[in-house]
Amino acid sequence: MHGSALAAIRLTWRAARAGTLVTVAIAALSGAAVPVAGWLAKLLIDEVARGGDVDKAVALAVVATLAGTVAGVLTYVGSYVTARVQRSVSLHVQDELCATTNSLIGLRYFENPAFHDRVRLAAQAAHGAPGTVTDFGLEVVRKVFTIAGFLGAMLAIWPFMALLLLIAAIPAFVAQLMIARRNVEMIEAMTSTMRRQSYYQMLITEGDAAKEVRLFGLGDLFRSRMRSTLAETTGAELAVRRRSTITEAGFAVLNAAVAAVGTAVVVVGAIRGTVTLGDVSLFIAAVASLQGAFTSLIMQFARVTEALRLFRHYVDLVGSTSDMADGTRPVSALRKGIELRDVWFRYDEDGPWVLRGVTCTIPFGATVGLVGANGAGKSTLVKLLCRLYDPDRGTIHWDGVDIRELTVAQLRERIAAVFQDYMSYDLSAAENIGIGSLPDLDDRAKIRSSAQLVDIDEKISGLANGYDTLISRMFIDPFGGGGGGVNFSGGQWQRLAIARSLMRTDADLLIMDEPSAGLDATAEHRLGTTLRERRAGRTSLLISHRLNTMRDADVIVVLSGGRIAEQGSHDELMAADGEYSGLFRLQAEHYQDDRVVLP
Ligand SMILES: Nc1ncnc2c1ncn2[C@@H]1O[C@H](COP(=O)(O)OP(=O)(O)OP(=O)(O)O)[C@@H](O)[C@H]1O
Repeated sequence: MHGSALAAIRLTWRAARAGTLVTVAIAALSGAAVPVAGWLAKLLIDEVARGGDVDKAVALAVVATLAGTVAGVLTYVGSYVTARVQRSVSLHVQDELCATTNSLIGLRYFENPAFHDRVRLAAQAAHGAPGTVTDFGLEVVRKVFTIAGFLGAMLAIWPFMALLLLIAAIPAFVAQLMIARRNVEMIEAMTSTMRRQSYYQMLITEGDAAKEVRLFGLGDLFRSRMRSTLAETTGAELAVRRRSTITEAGFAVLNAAVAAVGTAVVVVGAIRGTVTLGDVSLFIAAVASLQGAFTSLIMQFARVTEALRLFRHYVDLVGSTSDMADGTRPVSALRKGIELRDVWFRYDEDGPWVLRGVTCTIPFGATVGLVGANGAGKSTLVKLLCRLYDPDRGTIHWDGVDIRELTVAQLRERIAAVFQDYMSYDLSAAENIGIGSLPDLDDRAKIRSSAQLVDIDEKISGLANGYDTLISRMFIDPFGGGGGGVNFSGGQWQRLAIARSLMRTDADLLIMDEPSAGLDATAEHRLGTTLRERRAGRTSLLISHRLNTMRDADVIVVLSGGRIAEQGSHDELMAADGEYSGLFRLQAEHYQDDRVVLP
């Protein structure tokens, strides 16, 4: 808890030093202004009651008004400065969360629901906690001045009242801490449900699912699920809120009873002439202010404990070690090849093995084709080569060095890949291609030449704003005169993805996972030629279910159930009459037609 509090304070300090200092100063001044106004009011009433000096009474009235005005103005200025500090903290937190997520080397965390719950809790807590802790700190500063200012008056008029107020505050303190604990438990328990609610909402409101939602009539189904998850979280929130309202109302009654006792005692004293009228006014103001100060401090303290319990998720997340250890050895250009030695892999500790002892070589300068049925483990192998996961057993070697020893960023710089589930970015055409090689993001000539290789240059050049056109209907195109951008067809998006990978002209390893799945026959043919040229002198791994694209691979590896079933050249595998030859013949059969005369 102390650690979390310090972390929250440090975070606020790092995010907004000057703002924090100004807020503390304003809090001290506005805290002091309240008792000053109370004392001035007492002096004024006593002056009037004893029929004293008019000038003095007027001066007191003016100063009391001024003190009230200053306190009022400080409240507004204080809330503006506090808002500024909170914005800075939010920015800082958002940035730090993104940096933490970016620093994860692999994909394991992204597939863990508990990680996503924690990210959500961390984001929520980190936005609130620093503000809550600083608010509490400021409230303490303010209230210390208020309490100090009024306590003297109370002790002078009826000291027992101070004890009474303290005793009345103890049960409120305990109850608020219990409410805070329950609230944290509720938030932690509801995070998963809240994420599901956001998911259903996204399915309904965002474009990706809109087609299927309409075709299959899923709108009402998702809407009712959204409503039931929302009802669940709202119900849990309201249950906690109900308890806290009942508790707070109970303590308000207790406070009123204590104040009534105190007022009665002092009023009797005034009637008997043991205290002045000014003392009565000061006493009443002191009781109200001290009760207000205690209640506010207790509530804020409870909010702080609540916020800090949740803030633990942020501290743990930001301070957590990465999912995989980065290597330290620099990566030099590939010279011999890549070797997989008895690689075993599964996604979950208790899940089925996806790769079961894969041993094979991707020789330098060769093109290796990887084929196999759905779920055979082809894409998994690609992810292991890019070190998005590490093998559970066995090793992968880059020119004889275990890739876990290599600096992962350098390793990835040497790989150009098109994943089977490539991304379609809501960015401009130029950016969609250029981000394949960030240093060349502004190199329009290089971007165009990548686009030309996959025959998409003409299409992009013909768009209203050429390469600057936004390829998205989600956002307003900054160059589009207030309208949205354009959308591409599936095959056109795939061409963009291939062009993106081709930006890495210096890559040693070219990986293409189903690069032509969405391409028309002409484009597939031309892509085959382009890739052949690009592959010359380079090492490549090609995955495709269209076996005709594999014919000119130097080696074809057939994966089956996570094991290598067979490997060899096309001719060797056809002669072996095994799984590959069976699949090849099956596909070839569908292309045979007596009317097609082969040259
Ligand atoms: N992120 C994941 N978490 C858990 N299991 C996964 C994950 N990705 C893939 N799998 C499982 O691993 C197995 C191999 O999947 P992989 O994507 O490597 O197959 P593939 O050979 O590329 O198939 P396809 O030809 O359909 O693309 C499948 O049974 C799949 O269910």
